[in-house]
Amino acid sequence: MTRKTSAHQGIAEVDLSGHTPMMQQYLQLKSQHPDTLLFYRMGDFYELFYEDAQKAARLLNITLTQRGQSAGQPIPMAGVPFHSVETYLARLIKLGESVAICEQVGDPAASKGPVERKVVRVVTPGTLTDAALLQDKQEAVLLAIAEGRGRKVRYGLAWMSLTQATLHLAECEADALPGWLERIAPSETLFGAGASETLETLLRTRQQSGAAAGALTPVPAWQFDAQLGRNKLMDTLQAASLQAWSAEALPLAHAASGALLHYAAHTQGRELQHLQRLVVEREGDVIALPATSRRNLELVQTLRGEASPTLFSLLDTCVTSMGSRLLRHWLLNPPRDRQIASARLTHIALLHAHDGAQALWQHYRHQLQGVADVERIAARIALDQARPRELVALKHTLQRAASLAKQLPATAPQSTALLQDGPQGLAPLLASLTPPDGVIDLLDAAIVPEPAVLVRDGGVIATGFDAELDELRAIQTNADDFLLELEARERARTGIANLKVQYNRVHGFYIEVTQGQADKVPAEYKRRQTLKNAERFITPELKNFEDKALSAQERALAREKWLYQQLLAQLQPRVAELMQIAAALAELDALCALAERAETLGWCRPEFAIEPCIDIERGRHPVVEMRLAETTQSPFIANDTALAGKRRMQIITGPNMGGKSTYMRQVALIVLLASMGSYVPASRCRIGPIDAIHTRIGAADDLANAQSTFMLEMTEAAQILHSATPHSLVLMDEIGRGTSTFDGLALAGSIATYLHDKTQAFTLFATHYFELTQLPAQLPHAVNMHVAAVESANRIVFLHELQPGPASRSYGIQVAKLAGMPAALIQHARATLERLEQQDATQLQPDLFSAPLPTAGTGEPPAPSAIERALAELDVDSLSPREALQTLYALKDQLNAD
Ligand SMILES: Nc1ncnc2c1ncn2[C@@H]1O[C@H](COP(=O)(O)OP(=O)(O)OP(=O)(O)O)[C@@H](O)[C@H]1O
Repeated sequence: MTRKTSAHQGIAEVDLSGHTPMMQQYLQLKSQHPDTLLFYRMGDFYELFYEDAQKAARLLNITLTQRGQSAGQPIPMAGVPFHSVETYLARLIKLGESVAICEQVGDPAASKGPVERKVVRVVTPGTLTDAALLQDKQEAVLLAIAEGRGRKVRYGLAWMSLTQATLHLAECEADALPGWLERIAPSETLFGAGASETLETLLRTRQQSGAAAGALTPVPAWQFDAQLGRNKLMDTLQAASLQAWSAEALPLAHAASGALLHYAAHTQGRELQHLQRLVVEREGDVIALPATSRRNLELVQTLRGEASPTLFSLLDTCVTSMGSRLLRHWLLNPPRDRQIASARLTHIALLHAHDGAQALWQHYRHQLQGVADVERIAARIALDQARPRELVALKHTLQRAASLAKQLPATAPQSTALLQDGPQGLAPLLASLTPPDGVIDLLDAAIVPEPAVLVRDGGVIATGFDAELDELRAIQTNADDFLLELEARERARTGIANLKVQYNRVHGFYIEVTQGQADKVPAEYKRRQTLKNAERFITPELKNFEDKALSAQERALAREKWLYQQLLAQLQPRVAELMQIAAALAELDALCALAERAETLGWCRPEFAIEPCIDIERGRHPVVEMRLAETTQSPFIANDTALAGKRRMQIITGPNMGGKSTYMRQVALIVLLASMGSYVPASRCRIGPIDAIHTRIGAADDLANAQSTFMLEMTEAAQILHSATPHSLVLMDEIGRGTSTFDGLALAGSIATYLHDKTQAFTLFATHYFELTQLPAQLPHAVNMHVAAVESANRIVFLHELQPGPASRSYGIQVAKLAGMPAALIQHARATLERLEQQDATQLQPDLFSAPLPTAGTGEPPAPSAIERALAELDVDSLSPREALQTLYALKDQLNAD
């Protein structure tokens, strides 16, 4: 996945002597892209040579062949057909490879030697723009990391998706970098060749651990220059300073931007013209969702790595990919600023208004059905890569947007008021859907309704758009009449009734006569080709016509290509406006999805409080609830949660399968949903400030990292203890399970005490250690809760209801029975349990955790030992060397005697 040098680091010296002219051309191009697979266009194939061929054959499972010899050596070769290149590209990109696409750009007829070729773009994992290579619902993000070299190491980050118009900047301390990497989840990361070992190790460890770290690409260190980066940003944004975006005084982020923009331009073969906005992100902007929390809460991926059922798969009923991508972003980047969430909640409330027949969200969603991915099309226009059919789709979508912009459907009177202009109303959002002037008309006039896939096939530009093109096309149309007329004339003249005038790509125009009639042809017929049953001829008149027709066709194609380029150039200044429409469409779609979910699933609007609290009435786990509804008839049991300043910790006990994990996760999901600005699965919900959601749940063996389950458990817990604050929500599920009972119990108790006394985070602490239910007696802000279960006739019934107080017993054996353990084994276990229970349960100290946590520098030091006292009293300076030695022997004897 990692390349040793950058693809554009420099041109390696190559020895071309003895090579054929074509291989000389290839080797020269390859020397400019030493670490990238070079797809060299030859006719209908992209060919790879030498090591590239061997690598591609291995990765793509394609045949490795040989192409003659060059410089006395056979040339290994492998190729892929041009029409299916995207499938192969997609596979290589997935494997973290990059590909340089080299096209024929010269005119074969006019070239002496090999046709001129050029690398037109480089496809890398972080710079994808092709619709076919990108995932609909996910961005490919390119990140550059600049490393500061001060006494305290700091990092500058710049990242963007090339299909968007926003570049994000941030600077952070070394210990915050992993958190940023998790949040950004780049598809490709650029770092300076010669970066510190710490940075390289961090990046490579993340990659090896399978954390969605993407490809790593070292680029030359000189590209990370703050001044260069700042100038590049100002050039790209056409601004005299970065003040407007509050992006001055960020030298490290500027340095990262420099490398990022350089690399992006290199891969696209042109500068990024569609970049319009800088967003400076700061650590405290969003609620921290560490990778463990994203995984444990199954936000966008299940624990098994599947896309569904997850919170996102439940939420995402968007009808456009733009909406889905935005919704995913909202979910993974919940703002700490409650105003953003409040504004979204107000929008959702407005979308619930009915206009009689249907809710507003239904009305808008109907209109959004089938709209194109304007964001990606606009980016591709800016990069000169938009295809004809994309432009037609853009036209239809702009027409739809124009009609949406004018629609404020008749609604209930009180809602109509809310729809009017105002920061919270829907009117500004709808107004921003107004298409840029003239773009629809231009597209309508320029492109036929159903154009060919590629411009070079012709049939793209509409009749009436360009007089010259119309004229060239007329020659071709008239040609058909001429050929029919010629055929009739020649049949009459020669008396050959089945004579045909025809055309093929290889031989051009010809007159075909069957073998039996061939001796009847006039003298001026010149033989062009002999087939088994027929002869093909050309006449001076037909040759003349052929020259005219073919040149008209070629000229028409060239003209269409040129006109298409002109059209893209005309659209390019409008890209900023198109991006804004894309953003408004995405927002409307995402809001409609949240409005729909809230209504369909019976969710309520959360409230935000200034004081610390998590107050939930009848909360539910949305994904488990959905699964229960689909698979069984049993309803989901709602539970309340009441956490506040003086009640910060719940110690949750109860049987396995009782619903502890479900309850804890549901609290986290409700907090997250509220913070992103969504309604929540509860009947009432009030939430104070939250800065992070930390989870320590389950323990899958991390074999890749060679960490034991217990080590991983402790590492994750330590991270939480270090980073959680009184505004964090912490979920601890059965901590301490991975070691012996006493070790585990001691650690679990100490962790709970630390979270209560020091961290003071809102903590949900599920455990099977009964001993821990004694903690609330000593920890004033902790309470016992348990999930209820009842046993009848040796059968256990889970009530899934959270009740105050500790669980009375554990029901482990009953659960094992439910799981289908052999009856004899269950009996044996029951007998063993009884025996254990009869043994002195008091062997465990009842007040195991009653001692306060020892704190560095405070608390009573233990009394000094006799030896320590003797040493303290000794006046070393007054001793002779002999006395010193004797004293030492005496102390040692005393120690042995003790
Ligand atoms: N509130 C609820 N209403 C209905 N069913 C529930 C509820 N909570 C949990 N369940 C059901 O019980 C199953 C087990 O729940 P969960 O995994 O939360 O139990 P647990 O107490 O954490 O178990 P363990 O201690 O073994 O981890 C869930 O998969 C779900 O089907």
